Amino acid sequence: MPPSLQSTTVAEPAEPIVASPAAAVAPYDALFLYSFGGPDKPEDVVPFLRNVTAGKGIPDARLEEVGEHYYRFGGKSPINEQNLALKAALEAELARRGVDLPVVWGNRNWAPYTNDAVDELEQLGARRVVALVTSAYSSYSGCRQYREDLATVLDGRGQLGPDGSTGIQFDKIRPYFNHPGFVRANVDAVVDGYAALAEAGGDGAAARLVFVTHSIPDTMEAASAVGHASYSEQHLSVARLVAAAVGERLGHDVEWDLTYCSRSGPPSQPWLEPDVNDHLAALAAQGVRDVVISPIGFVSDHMEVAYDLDTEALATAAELGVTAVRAGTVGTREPFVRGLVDLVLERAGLARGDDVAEATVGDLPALASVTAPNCCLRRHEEPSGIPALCSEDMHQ
Ligand SMILES: CC1=C(CCC(=O)O)c2cc3nc(cc4[nH]c(cc5[nH]c(cc1n2)c(C)c5CCC(=O)O)c(CCC(=O)O)c4C)C(CCC(=O)O)=C3C
Ligand SMILES: [Fe+2]
Repeated sequence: MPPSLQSTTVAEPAEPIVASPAAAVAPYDALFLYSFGGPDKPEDVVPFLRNVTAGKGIPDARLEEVGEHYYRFGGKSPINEQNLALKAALEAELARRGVDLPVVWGNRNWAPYTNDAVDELEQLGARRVVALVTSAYSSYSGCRQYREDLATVLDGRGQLGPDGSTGIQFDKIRPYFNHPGFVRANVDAVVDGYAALAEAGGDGAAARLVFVTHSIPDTMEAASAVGHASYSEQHLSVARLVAAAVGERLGHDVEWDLTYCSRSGPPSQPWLEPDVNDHLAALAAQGVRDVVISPIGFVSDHMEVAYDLDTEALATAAELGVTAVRAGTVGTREPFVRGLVDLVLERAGLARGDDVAEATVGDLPALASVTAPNCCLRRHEEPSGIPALCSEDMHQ
């Protein structure tokens, strides 16, 4: 892949002026921080993996292997604490802007579950809720699966009407990979990564910037491209922008590649490639000696980052004699958190029918927050039969 020649700068996200805090988030009564979940202790690991993989055909050998990743870290994923930190950061940013909006956290695969979050939202008396999913890019795993889970949970509570109406109405914030706050926070994290590389004795000017995201099956990639750029194209757009902005900050060209981690299906099933470890070997064979790894596909340093990158990919680099550092994820970096609150206000404006400018950076438009009916299926043209909220064919 050629080095990016794009010279677009990624500006500091603009600070919106909140004239009337209450009006700024109307019609919403609460913000639902909706995540993946992870085990808190060793006894949680197997039941968590069962929740994640129910009916997905992941080989037992892969499950045992992934279980080992968690046991190596004491049976505890860092993801839950990271979501609590993000929740606190969102609350602080909302408060700083004078916006009164409670934040409720829930997960698809572990406690507090989606159902627990809906209980809490009911206790708050919430009637209309804006959901923020902790995936920046759209695909089945990062978008539709959350919307299906929410519909299924509401159905299980007898709160999903035949016309798609729900007890509490949920709207979703659009996939935010191309929001200025997310991109800016990644640029900052990568610039810090280059500083860490220099401290480790690496040569930043010669270093390759290796972006990483979660691999998905080719079939899921194809299905992610209904009416908009695909999952991998979304990443390429962000990678190009981040590399160009980092190059400007560092004052030299930055060569980069997009790679993938954490594939899990049977070997016969094609998934997005190259795998980050294979790519490090290919780079070493070309004579690359220094690498900065940037996990642009993930929003926090959860287990896929802690194991697949910090444990496995960094060991691969060491074996190859490559000096490598792993740049941070956006986590609770200020531009990211501010950007998320901007997105909450943007979604509220859209819900009110205001004329809203949807901020983006790069060559892709803002994705819709209400998706086309068959957007992001698990497989192309194979409707699951499971209703998914926040879609044009549903009530909202
Ligand atoms: C695109 C994507 C993201 C990125 C977007 C985002 O960040 O949300 C993501 C995030 C995550 N994936 C996670 C964990 C797992 N994902 C699995 C399995 C799978 N992920 C897939 C895709 C994605 N996953 C897919 C296509 C599968 C195959 C099964 C299926 O078709 O659904 C499995 C099963 C075992 C295995 O196969 O590895 C586990 C344990 C955790 C929690 C980490 C922690 O505990 O800290 C997080 C945040
Ligand atoms: Fe995953």
